[in-house]
Order: sequence, then structure tokens, then C-alpha cells
Amino acid sequence: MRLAGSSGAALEQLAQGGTDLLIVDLAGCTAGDTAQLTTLCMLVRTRNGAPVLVLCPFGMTAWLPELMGHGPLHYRISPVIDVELCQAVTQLLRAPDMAHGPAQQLADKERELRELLTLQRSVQRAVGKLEDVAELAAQICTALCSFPGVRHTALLQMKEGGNLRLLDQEARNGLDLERLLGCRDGLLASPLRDVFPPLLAVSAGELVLLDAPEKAGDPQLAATLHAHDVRMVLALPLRSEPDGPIHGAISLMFERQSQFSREQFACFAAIAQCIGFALAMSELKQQNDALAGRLAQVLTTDPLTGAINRRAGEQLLDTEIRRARRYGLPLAVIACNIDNFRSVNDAYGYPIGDQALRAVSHTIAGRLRVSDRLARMRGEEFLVIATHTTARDALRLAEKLRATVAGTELPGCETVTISLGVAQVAPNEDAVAVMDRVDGALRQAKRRGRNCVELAQ
Ligand SMILES: Nc1nc2c(ncn2[C@@H]2O[C@H](COP(=O)(O)OP(=O)(O)OP(=O)(O)O)[C@@H](O)[C@H]2O)c(=O)[nH]1
Repeated sequence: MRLAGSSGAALEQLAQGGTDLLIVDLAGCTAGDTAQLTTLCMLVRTRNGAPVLVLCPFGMTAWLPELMGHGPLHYRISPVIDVELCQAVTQLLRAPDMAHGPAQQLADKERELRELLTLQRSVQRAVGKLEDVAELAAQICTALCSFPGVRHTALLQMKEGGNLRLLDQEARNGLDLERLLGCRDGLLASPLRDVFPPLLAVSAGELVLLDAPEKAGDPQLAATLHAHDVRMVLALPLRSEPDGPIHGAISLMFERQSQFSREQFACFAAIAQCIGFALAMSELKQQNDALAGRLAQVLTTDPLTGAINRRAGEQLLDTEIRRARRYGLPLAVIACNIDNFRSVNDAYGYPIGDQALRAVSHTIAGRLRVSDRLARMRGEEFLVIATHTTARDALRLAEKLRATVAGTELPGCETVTISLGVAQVAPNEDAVAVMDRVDGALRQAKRRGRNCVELAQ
């Protein structure tokens, strides 16, 4: 046995020939050191198919598929137990071609790969009809859990501050990740951040493979996983594009240890990218929905008073008229106008006038039912759309609004009064016609001396 302290020294020794088995220990390597990885790839390439055994710390698993791209290799996740190492070395020295196991095992691998491709397709299908992220997470977890040997799957989404939210999990072994990791407000705030594969996958931004729970170095975690028949955990960070931001992680817990081939690693990576894309899309959709909601609010709200604006008021009146007609329900409108408002502006200035307008609007809105709506139609004129309301009830409501406004103290100026016109929408009457009538009633109230209510003809 010959030891080489660096990849360069190993290359020199290999050049001398006569090496039956090359064992590469990645323990001293630094994740993210691409120069180091490149030299190691060269080492694997120079073997030309001759046996290579890579001992890989579980946090460095992402290097395995990279190295596999340069020649066949076998791996064990380190820290490797002595017996495990002896077995692997003996097997590779005796029958390198059989080190993956007898023909039956190779057939199993082929079947697993086919199943993995089927799994990839079902994940793609779920992602293709993405509507609701919770539904998607459930479908993905179920699909992943159908892979042979998988006992538990979970989908975690990245939230603000690098926190993870458990979107869904599927367990065939009774394991509850929420309980294992401790969830606060649906977020994982786990002390296992440095040892538990899905959390590690997100913080390291790399694939993590733990082929024996005890190798993570947390005896309590290992005991819990063993108690739930977990022998191996694979976790992948979710990105929608290589080197893009991480949107979350998937975790797969297996009931038995096995070695993945380069193709299997590639399949898992493709599945992760597909899910990452779906999460990115769902985040975009949420942002778009929030923006659309805000835009709709801006387009329909009067910024000074918070009441709906004229356009939204007219639309709402149209809708309510159709609804009332369809269900044979009464509908009333009340037009309110502040009396002599010009004198408030003239005496106190527009800023105080604005405050008075806001206060009157809030006073009126505060006296309405939740089913009624207040619209600011122009300047100091408002419209109340009162559903399920007859002319009689609307008159009563209008009188209440008049009295309340007249008794409301305003900030910075004297109390104001309002004049009101009331109309019940007649059968077959449209919005324009009823607005015409209620405006006529309001004008009549002004003519009668203001601070009063007038019923439309
Ligand atoms: N401060 C403020 N004033 C407004 C706003 N919109 C309209 N006005 C004012 O409201 C006043 C309306 O005046 P007029 O139409 O003569 O009505 P009025 O003085 O209330 O008299 P009557 O309605 O006949 O009782 C004008 O001075 C407008 O400038 C606003 O958003 N803020």
C-alpha cells in the first residue's frame, strides 16, 4: 500500500504503474474548491476504468456525480466503519467488475433507474399542472415515496431569513419531520441544521447523501432515524436553474443502504430542478397575485377617503342592480353631499378641508352594514349602495347618517352637515336612471335648505 499526500503525488505514483486499487479520501477537501475537484477528476480519468474507491464525507456528496463523469468508481460515505472499508477493498481487489454486486443487483439497478425515470415523469406531470403549491407538494411527496425503498419524503420551501417551511411530507414509517425538527409558525428552526441532510443541503447548496444515520454525528438523530427503519437519507437543494437561488429542498429516506450510479444522481438532480422550477413559478404566481390585488385596490379606491372610487361605485351599482333583479330583492341608493363645503376650504384651507372630507367619509362608512358600500363619486359627494334595503329603510338610514355627521366634531374646523337624496331601484330601472333620480332628490334637499333627507320620485 502506498500513501500520497496530494492529488499531484498520487498522479506521479499512478504513472509508475502497478496500482490495483486507487482509494481517494475526500476528507481533507474543501467543498467549492473547483481546482481540487479538477485534479481529482484527472486522477479518476488516468485510471482508465481500473478500480477506484472514493471515501466521501456526507456533506461532500455533490462531488461524486462529478467524479463519476470521468470514469467508473465506487464510493463509501465517510466516516467509513473499518469492516465496511475492509469489505469494499477486498471485493474490489478480488472481482472489480462484480463490486456492484452480482448480476441480479445490476438488474435491480437497471429497474431502479427505469423507476426513477417514471418518477421523473410523474413529478413533471404534477409540475405541469401547477395550480396550488400545497396540492403540488402533496403530489410530489407521494410520487417520491413510491420509489422503491423510500420510507419517507418531504418537500421544504425556503422562506425569509433562510428558514425552511415544511410544505408536505409523506411517511410510510410513521416519522413526523415536524416533531423531529421542531416547527415554529410552520418554520423549521432546528438545532439539527448542521447535521440533518435536507437542512444541510440548503445551507451548503449541494446534494447531501447520508448512507448511515450515525455518520451525521448526532446519536439522538441517528437513534430516531433507526427506530423508523431509516438507513440512508438523500437530500437535494431545489434550484430552478444551475447556480440560481435555492427555493427549498427535498428529502428522501430509504430503508436500505445502496450505491447510486451517475445516471441515478443525474435523475435525482433533474427531479430536483423540476421541483425547484415549480416552486419558483409558484412564488412568482404568489407575487403576481399580490401585485394584481394591490393594483386592483389602487384602481378602485379613492386615496383620500379609502372609499371605493366613482368607477368602482358605478360598476358595483350595475352588479347589485342585476343581482337584486335576479333574486327579486330591494336595493336602495343614497346620495350624500357636504353642505357649503366651499366655505370650509375657504375658511380653513384645503388640508383641513381634506381632513374634514376624510372624517365625514369614515363617519358615514362606520354607520353602514358590511353588505353596504360607500363610494366617493366626486368632490364632496358620496353614494351609499344599500343592498336588501327598501326606500323606507333607506330613508331611516339616511336620517341616521345625517344626524351622525351633524353631531360629529371635525379636526381643525367646525362641524359640517350633509344633504341626502334617497331612491329605491325600481323594477327594470338601470344605474343611469336611478342615479338621475337620486341626484334630483339630493338637489331638492339642497333647495329645501340643506341638512335634510329627500326621497326621490
Ligand atoms: N379639501 C377638498 N375640497 C374639495 C375636494 N373636492 C372638492 N372639494 C371642494 O368642495 C367644494 C364644493 O363646492 P360646491 O360645489 O360649491 O358645493 P358646496 O360649497 O358644498 O355647497 P352645496 O353643495 O351647495 O351645499 C369646492 O370648494 C371644492 O373645491 C377635495 O378633495 N378636498
